[in-house]
Amino acid sequence: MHDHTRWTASDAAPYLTTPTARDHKYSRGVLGVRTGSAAYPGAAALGVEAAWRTGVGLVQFAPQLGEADPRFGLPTPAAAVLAARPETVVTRDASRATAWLIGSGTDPAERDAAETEALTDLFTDAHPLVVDAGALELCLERRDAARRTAPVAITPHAGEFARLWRGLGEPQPADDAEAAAALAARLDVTVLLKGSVTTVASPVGGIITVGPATPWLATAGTGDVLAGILGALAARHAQVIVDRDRAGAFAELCATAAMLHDTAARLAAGVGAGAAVSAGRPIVAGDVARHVPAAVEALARSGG
Ligand SMILES: NC(=O)C1=CN([C@@H]2O[C@H](COP(=O)(O)OP(=O)(O)OC[C@H]3O[C@@H](n4cnc5c(N)ncnc54)[C@H](O)[C@@H]3O)[C@@H](O)[C@H]2O)[C@@H](O)CC1
Ligand SMILES: Nc1ncnc2c1ncn2[C@@H]1O[C@H](COP(=O)(O)OP(=O)(O)O)[C@@H](O)[C@H]1O
Repeated sequence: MHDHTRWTASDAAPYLTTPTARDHKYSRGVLGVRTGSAAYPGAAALGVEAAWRTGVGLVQFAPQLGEADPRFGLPTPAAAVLAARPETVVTRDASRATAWLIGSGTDPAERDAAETEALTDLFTDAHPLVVDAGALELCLERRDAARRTAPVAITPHAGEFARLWRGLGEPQPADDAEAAAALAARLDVTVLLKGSVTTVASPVGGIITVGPATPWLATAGTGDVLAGILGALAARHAQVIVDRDRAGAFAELCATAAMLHDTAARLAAGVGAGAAVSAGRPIVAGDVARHVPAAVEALARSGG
Protein backbone atom coordinates (compact mmCIF):
# COMPACT_ATOMS: atom_id res chain seq x y z
CA MET A 1 0.00 0.00 0.00
CA HIS A 2 1.38 3.42 -0.98
CA ASP A 3 0.82 6.84 0.59
CA HIS A 4 -1.90 8.49 -1.46
CA THR A 5 -2.17 12.28 -1.83
CA ARG A 6 -4.82 14.19 -3.73
CA TRP A 7 -3.02 17.26 -5.14
CA THR A 8 -4.48 20.69 -4.37
CA ALA A 9 -3.82 24.23 -5.54
CA SER A 10 -1.98 25.01 -2.31
CA ASP A 11 0.31 22.01 -2.89
CA ALA A 12 1.08 23.34 -6.41
CA ALA A 13 1.59 26.99 -5.44
CA PRO A 14 5.17 26.68 -4.00
CA TYR A 15 6.34 25.49 -7.45
CA LEU A 16 4.80 28.53 -9.18
CA THR A 17 6.80 31.35 -7.64
CA THR A 18 7.31 34.66 -9.45
CA PRO A 19 10.79 35.68 -10.67
CA THR A 20 12.84 38.09 -8.57
CA ALA A 21 14.85 41.21 -9.42
CA ARG A 22 18.02 39.08 -9.46
CA ASP A 23 16.68 36.64 -12.05
CA HIS A 24 17.79 36.50 -15.68
CA LYS A 25 16.86 34.18 -18.53
CA TYR A 26 19.43 31.56 -17.64
CA SER A 27 18.51 31.47 -13.94
CA ARG A 28 14.82 30.78 -14.65
CA GLY A 29 15.47 27.42 -16.29
CA VAL A 30 16.49 26.48 -19.82
CA LEU A 31 14.52 23.69 -21.48
CA GLY A 32 16.15 21.64 -24.22
CA VAL A 33 13.57 20.07 -26.55
CA ARG A 34 13.92 17.20 -29.07
CA THR A 35 10.36 16.60 -30.27
CA GLY A 36 8.35 16.54 -33.52
CA SER A 37 9.01 14.79 -36.81
CA ALA A 38 8.18 15.06 -40.51
CA ALA A 39 4.78 13.51 -39.75
CA TYR A 40 4.06 15.54 -36.58
CA PRO A 41 5.70 19.00 -36.67
CA GLY A 42 2.69 20.40 -34.77
CA ALA A 43 3.51 18.39 -31.64
CA ALA A 44 6.85 20.23 -31.38
CA ALA A 45 5.15 23.63 -31.75
CA LEU A 46 2.52 22.82 -29.09
CA GLY A 47 5.06 21.60 -26.52
CA VAL A 48 7.37 24.57 -27.05
CA GLU A 49 4.46 27.05 -26.87
CA ALA A 50 3.30 25.49 -23.59
CA ALA A 51 6.83 25.50 -22.13
CA TRP A 52 7.32 29.20 -22.83
CA ARG A 53 3.92 30.04 -21.39
CA THR A 54 4.65 28.15 -18.16
CA GLY A 55 7.37 30.70 -17.44
CA VAL A 56 10.78 29.34 -18.43
CA GLY A 57 13.77 31.58 -19.19
CA LEU A 58 14.75 29.98 -22.51
CA VAL A 59 13.69 27.12 -24.77
CA GLN A 60 16.38 25.60 -26.99
CA PHE A 61 15.06 23.36 -29.78
CA ALA A 62 17.37 20.70 -31.21
CA PRO A 63 16.20 19.38 -34.61
CA GLN A 64 16.28 15.59 -35.09
CA LEU A 65 19.47 14.14 -36.52
CA GLY A 66 18.87 12.46 -39.89
CA GLU A 67 15.48 14.16 -40.06
CA ALA A 68 13.17 12.88 -42.85
CA ASP A 69 12.08 15.38 -45.51
CA PRO A 70 8.82 17.16 -44.69
CA ARG A 71 5.71 15.63 -46.28
CA PHE A 72 2.74 17.29 -48.01
CA GLY A 73 4.59 20.62 -48.05
CA LEU A 74 4.55 20.73 -44.23
CA PRO A 75 7.14 22.81 -42.35
CA THR A 76 9.95 21.06 -40.52
CA PRO A 77 9.43 20.84 -36.72
CA ALA A 78 11.97 23.66 -36.27
CA ALA A 79 10.10 25.87 -38.75
CA ALA A 80 6.78 25.08 -37.04
CA VAL A 81 8.31 25.92 -33.66
CA LEU A 82 9.71 29.24 -34.87
CA ALA A 83 6.44 30.19 -36.55
CA ALA A 84 4.65 29.61 -33.24
CA ARG A 85 7.33 31.01 -30.89
CA PRO A 86 10.13 33.01 -32.55
CA GLU A 87 11.75 33.42 -29.10
CA THR A 88 12.95 29.82 -29.36
CA VAL A 89 16.64 29.23 -30.09
CA VAL A 90 17.13 26.45 -32.64
CA THR A 91 20.50 24.81 -32.12
CA ARG A 92 22.36 21.51 -32.30
CA ASP A 93 24.22 22.52 -29.14
CA ALA A 94 21.63 23.02 -26.39
CA SER A 95 24.42 22.96 -23.82
CA ARG A 96 22.67 25.42 -21.50
CA ALA A 97 19.67 23.15 -20.94
CA THR A 98 18.82 22.53 -17.28
CA ALA A 99 16.22 19.88 -18.27
CA TRP A 100 15.13 18.06 -21.44
CA LEU A 101 11.86 17.12 -23.10
CA ILE A 102 11.90 14.35 -25.69
CA GLY A 103 9.52 12.14 -27.68
CA SER A 104 6.27 14.05 -28.37
CA GLY A 105 5.30 13.70 -32.03
CA THR A 106 7.98 11.15 -32.84
CA ASP A 107 7.80 7.59 -34.10
CA PRO A 108 10.60 5.17 -33.10
CA ALA A 109 10.14 3.27 -36.39
CA GLU A 110 11.09 6.40 -38.35
CA ARG A 111 14.00 7.46 -36.12
CA ASP A 112 17.55 7.64 -37.43
CA ALA A 113 20.23 5.71 -35.44
CA ALA A 114 22.16 8.93 -34.72
CA GLU A 115 19.02 10.48 -33.23
CA THR A 116 18.39 7.39 -31.08
CA GLU A 117 21.96 7.68 -29.80
CA ALA A 118 21.50 11.39 -29.02
CA LEU A 119 18.30 10.63 -27.09
CA THR A 120 19.94 7.73 -25.27
CA ASP A 121 22.82 10.00 -24.22
CA LEU A 122 20.34 12.20 -22.35
CA PHE A 123 19.64 9.27 -19.99
CA THR A 124 23.29 9.36 -18.89
CA ASP A 125 23.27 13.12 -18.45
CA ALA A 126 22.75 14.86 -15.08
CA HIS A 127 19.69 16.88 -16.08
CA PRO A 128 16.05 15.95 -15.45
CA LEU A 129 14.47 14.33 -18.49
CA VAL A 130 10.77 14.31 -19.46
CA VAL A 131 9.98 11.41 -21.80
CA ASP A 132 6.78 11.38 -23.88
CA ALA A 133 5.14 9.40 -26.70
CA GLY A 134 7.66 7.99 -29.20
CA ALA A 135 10.59 8.00 -26.75
CA LEU A 136 8.84 6.03 -23.98
CA GLU A 137 10.26 2.67 -25.06
CA LEU A 138 13.81 3.98 -24.52
CA CYS A 139 13.07 3.71 -20.77
CA LEU A 140 12.70 -0.06 -21.10
CA GLU A 141 16.22 -0.25 -22.53
CA ARG A 142 17.52 2.18 -19.90
CA ARG A 143 15.99 0.53 -16.84
CA ASP A 144 19.33 -0.62 -15.53
CA ALA A 145 20.13 2.20 -13.08
CA ALA A 146 23.86 1.73 -13.65
CA ARG A 147 23.34 2.88 -17.25
CA ARG A 148 21.31 5.90 -16.22
CA THR A 149 22.05 9.06 -14.27
CA ALA A 150 19.30 11.48 -15.27
CA PRO A 151 16.15 11.71 -13.14
CA VAL A 152 13.38 10.69 -15.55
CA ALA A 153 9.63 11.34 -15.65
CA ILE A 154 7.46 9.59 -18.25
CA THR A 155 4.04 10.79 -19.49
CA PRO A 156 2.12 7.87 -21.08
CA HIS A 157 -1.61 7.79 -21.88
CA ALA A 158 -3.45 4.54 -21.14
CA GLY A 159 -2.51 3.01 -24.52
CA GLU A 160 1.18 3.83 -24.16
CA PHE A 161 1.14 2.68 -20.52
CA ALA A 162 -0.24 -0.74 -21.58
CA ARG A 163 2.44 -0.90 -24.30
CA LEU A 164 5.18 -0.34 -21.70
CA TRP A 165 3.79 -3.19 -19.58
CA ARG A 166 3.77 -5.45 -22.66
CA GLY A 167 7.38 -4.43 -23.25
CA LEU A 168 8.23 -5.44 -19.69
CA GLY A 169 6.66 -8.84 -20.35
CA GLU A 170 4.74 -8.81 -17.06
CA PRO A 171 0.98 -8.71 -16.40
CA GLN A 172 -0.27 -5.14 -15.82
CA PRO A 173 -2.06 -4.68 -12.46
CA ALA A 174 -5.71 -3.70 -13.01
CA ASP A 175 -5.61 -0.79 -10.56
CA ASP A 176 -4.03 2.38 -12.02
CA ALA A 177 -2.30 3.43 -8.80
CA GLU A 178 -0.87 -0.03 -8.23
CA ALA A 179 0.22 -0.34 -11.88
CA ALA A 180 1.81 3.13 -11.93
CA ALA A 181 3.68 2.46 -8.67
CA ALA A 182 4.93 -0.90 -9.96
CA LEU A 183 6.09 0.59 -13.27
CA ALA A 184 7.84 3.46 -11.43
CA ALA A 185 9.70 0.90 -9.33
CA ARG A 186 10.57 -1.39 -12.28
CA LEU A 187 11.89 1.43 -14.49
CA ASP A 188 13.17 3.68 -11.68
CA VAL A 189 11.29 6.63 -13.18
CA THR A 190 8.49 8.94 -12.07
CA VAL A 191 5.30 7.88 -13.87
CA LEU A 192 2.61 10.39 -14.88
CA LEU A 193 -0.27 8.25 -16.17
CA LYS A 194 -2.64 10.55 -18.08
CA GLY A 195 -6.41 10.27 -18.00
CA SER A 196 -9.49 11.95 -16.59
CA VAL A 197 -7.77 11.42 -13.25
CA THR A 198 -4.00 11.66 -13.67
CA THR A 199 -2.03 9.27 -11.47
CA VAL A 200 1.56 10.10 -10.52
CA ALA A 201 3.87 7.51 -8.98
CA SER A 202 7.36 8.15 -7.68
CA PRO A 203 10.11 5.50 -7.77
CA VAL A 204 10.69 6.27 -4.08
CA GLY A 205 7.05 5.41 -3.33
CA GLY A 206 3.89 7.45 -2.97
CA ILE A 207 0.96 8.12 -5.26
CA ILE A 208 -0.46 11.53 -6.15
CA THR A 209 -3.73 11.92 -8.02
CA VAL A 210 -4.95 15.02 -9.85
CA GLY A 211 -8.47 15.55 -11.16
CA PRO A 212 -10.89 14.57 -12.55
CA ALA A 213 -9.92 17.15 -15.18
CA THR A 214 -12.39 18.79 -17.53
CA PRO A 215 -13.34 16.29 -20.28
CA TRP A 216 -12.89 19.09 -22.85
CA LEU A 217 -9.21 18.12 -22.57
CA ALA A 218 -9.93 14.92 -24.51
CA THR A 219 -8.72 16.40 -27.81
CA ALA A 220 -5.60 15.82 -29.92
CA GLY A 221 -2.40 17.57 -28.93
CA THR A 222 -3.27 18.30 -25.28
CA GLY A 223 -0.73 15.65 -24.24
CA ASP A 224 1.97 17.53 -26.16
CA VAL A 225 0.96 20.67 -24.22
CA LEU A 226 1.19 18.83 -20.89
CA ALA A 227 4.69 17.59 -21.79
CA GLY A 228 5.77 21.19 -22.49
CA ILE A 229 4.38 22.41 -19.16
CA LEU A 230 6.18 19.64 -17.28
CA GLY A 231 9.41 20.26 -19.20
CA ALA A 232 9.32 23.92 -18.20
CA LEU A 233 8.68 23.12 -14.53
CA ALA A 234 11.52 20.57 -14.59
CA ALA A 235 13.90 23.14 -16.12
CA ARG A 236 12.87 25.78 -13.56
CA HIS A 237 13.23 23.36 -10.60
CA ALA A 238 16.09 21.18 -11.86
CA GLN A 239 18.12 21.73 -8.69
CA VAL A 240 15.26 20.53 -6.50
CA ILE A 241 14.74 17.41 -8.64
CA VAL A 242 18.39 16.35 -8.39
CA ASP A 243 18.58 17.13 -4.64
CA ARG A 244 18.85 13.76 -2.87
CA ASP A 245 17.06 15.24 0.16
CA ARG A 246 14.03 16.03 -1.98
CA ALA A 247 13.21 12.54 -3.28
CA GLY A 248 9.73 12.65 -4.73
CA ALA A 249 10.04 16.27 -5.94
CA PHE A 250 9.75 15.19 -9.60
CA ALA A 251 6.39 13.53 -8.75
CA GLU A 252 5.19 16.76 -7.12
CA LEU A 253 6.18 18.70 -10.24
CA CYS A 254 4.29 16.16 -12.39
CA ALA A 255 1.17 16.68 -10.27
CA THR A 256 1.62 20.46 -10.48
CA ALA A 257 1.91 20.22 -14.28
CA ALA A 258 -1.31 18.17 -14.50
CA MET A 259 -3.11 20.69 -12.29
CA LEU A 260 -1.86 23.66 -14.36
CA HIS A 261 -2.97 21.84 -17.54
CA ASP A 262 -6.51 21.25 -16.22
CA THR A 263 -6.76 24.79 -14.84
CA ALA A 264 -5.68 26.24 -18.21
CA ALA A 265 -8.20 24.01 -20.01
CA ARG A 266 -11.01 25.14 -17.68
CA LEU A 267 -10.13 28.79 -18.24
CA ALA A 268 -10.08 28.19 -22.03
CA ALA A 269 -13.37 26.28 -21.95
CA GLY A 270 -15.09 28.81 -19.69
CA VAL A 271 -15.61 26.25 -16.92
CA GLY A 272 -15.85 28.14 -13.64
CA ALA A 273 -14.88 26.73 -10.23
CA GLY A 274 -17.52 24.30 -8.96
CA ALA A 275 -19.24 24.14 -12.40
CA ALA A 276 -21.08 21.00 -13.53
CA VAL A 277 -19.09 18.44 -15.55
CA SER A 278 -21.21 19.35 -18.60
CA ALA A 279 -20.24 23.06 -18.40
CA GLY A 280 -18.04 24.88 -20.90
CA ARG A 281 -17.29 24.92 -24.62
CA PRO A 282 -14.94 23.07 -27.01
CA ILE A 283 -11.25 23.92 -26.91
CA VAL A 284 -8.19 22.99 -28.97
CA ALA A 285 -4.75 22.16 -27.60
CA GLY A 286 -3.38 25.60 -28.55
CA ASP A 287 -6.10 27.22 -26.41
CA VAL A 288 -4.83 25.23 -23.41
CA ALA A 289 -1.26 26.42 -24.01
CA ARG A 290 -2.37 30.05 -24.34
CA HIS A 291 -4.25 29.91 -21.02
CA VAL A 292 -1.31 28.51 -19.05
CA PRO A 293 -0.11 31.99 -17.87
CA ALA A 294 -3.54 32.73 -16.36
CA ALA A 295 -3.54 29.25 -14.79
CA VAL A 296 -0.10 29.90 -13.23
CA GLU A 297 -1.39 33.16 -11.78
CA ALA A 298 -4.62 31.60 -10.46
CA LEU A 299 -2.87 28.65 -8.79
CA ALA A 300 -0.04 30.75 -7.34
CA ARG A 301 -2.63 33.13 -5.86
CA SER A 302 -4.72 30.32 -4.39
CA GLY A 303 -1.64 29.16 -2.50
CA GLY A 304 -1.79 32.37 -0.46
N1 LIG B 1 -0.45 17.99 -34.06
C1 LIG B 1 0.37 16.98 -33.84
O1 LIG B 1 1.47 16.92 -34.38
C2 LIG B 1 -0.06 15.90 -32.93
C3 LIG B 1 0.80 14.86 -32.72
N2 LIG B 1 0.52 13.84 -31.89
C4 LIG B 1 1.52 12.79 -31.78
O2 LIG B 1 1.01 11.67 -32.43
C5 LIG B 1 1.75 10.54 -32.04
C6 LIG B 1 0.82 9.39 -31.88
O3 LIG B 1 -0.05 9.62 -30.77
P1 LIG B 1 -1.13 8.55 -30.34
O4 LIG B 1 -1.65 8.96 -29.01
O5 LIG B 1 -2.13 8.34 -31.43
O6 LIG B 1 -0.20 7.29 -30.09
P2 LIG B 1 -0.27 5.78 -30.35
O7 LIG B 1 -0.66 5.47 -31.75
O8 LIG B 1 1.01 5.28 -29.83
O9 LIG B 1 -1.42 5.32 -29.31
C7 LIG B 1 -2.72 5.34 -29.65
C8 LIG B 1 -3.24 3.91 -29.43
O10 LIG B 1 -3.45 3.71 -28.04
C9 LIG B 1 -4.84 3.40 -27.79
N3 LIG B 1 -5.27 4.06 -26.56
C10 LIG B 1 -5.71 3.43 -25.46
N4 LIG B 1 -5.99 4.31 -24.50
C11 LIG B 1 -5.74 5.52 -25.00
C12 LIG B 1 -5.86 6.83 -24.46
N5 LIG B 1 -6.26 7.06 -23.22
N6 LIG B 1 -5.50 7.89 -25.24
C13 LIG B 1 -5.07 7.69 -26.50
N7 LIG B 1 -4.94 6.46 -27.07
C14 LIG B 1 -5.28 5.38 -26.31
C15 LIG B 1 -5.58 3.92 -29.03
O11 LIG B 1 -6.77 3.22 -29.24
C16 LIG B 1 -4.57 3.72 -30.13
O12 LIG B 1 -4.64 2.40 -30.61
C17 LIG B 1 2.48 10.93 -30.76
O13 LIG B 1 3.84 11.08 -31.05
C18 LIG B 1 1.88 12.27 -30.40
O14 LIG B 1 2.80 13.10 -29.72
C19 LIG B 1 -0.70 13.83 -31.11
O15 LIG B 1 -0.33 14.40 -29.88
C20 LIG B 1 -1.82 14.62 -31.77
C21 LIG B 1 -1.38 15.97 -32.26
N1 LIG C 1 -11.88 12.29 -20.63
C1 LIG C 1 -10.89 13.08 -20.20
N2 LIG C 1 -11.09 13.92 -19.17
C2 LIG C 1 -10.12 14.74 -18.75
N3 LIG C 1 -8.88 14.79 -19.29
C3 LIG C 1 -8.62 13.98 -20.31
C4 LIG C 1 -9.59 13.08 -20.81
N4 LIG C 1 -9.03 12.38 -21.84
C5 LIG C 1 -7.76 12.83 -21.96
N5 LIG C 1 -7.51 13.79 -21.04
C6 LIG C 1 -6.24 14.51 -20.87
O1 LIG C 1 -5.88 15.03 -22.14
C7 LIG C 1 -4.49 14.79 -22.41
C8 LIG C 1 -4.39 13.88 -23.64
O2 LIG C 1 -3.07 13.49 -23.85
P1 LIG C 1 -2.68 12.44 -24.98
O3 LIG C 1 -3.57 11.27 -24.92
O4 LIG C 1 -1.22 12.23 -24.89
O5 LIG C 1 -3.04 13.26 -26.30
P2 LIG C 1 -2.16 13.67 -27.57
O6 LIG C 1 -1.20 12.55 -27.82
O7 LIG C 1 -3.15 13.81 -28.68
O8 LIG C 1 -1.46 14.93 -27.25
C9 LIG C 1 -3.92 14.18 -21.14
O9 LIG C 1 -3.36 15.19 -20.32
C10 LIG C 1 -5.13 13.56 -20.44
O10 LIG C 1 -4.98 13.54 -19.03
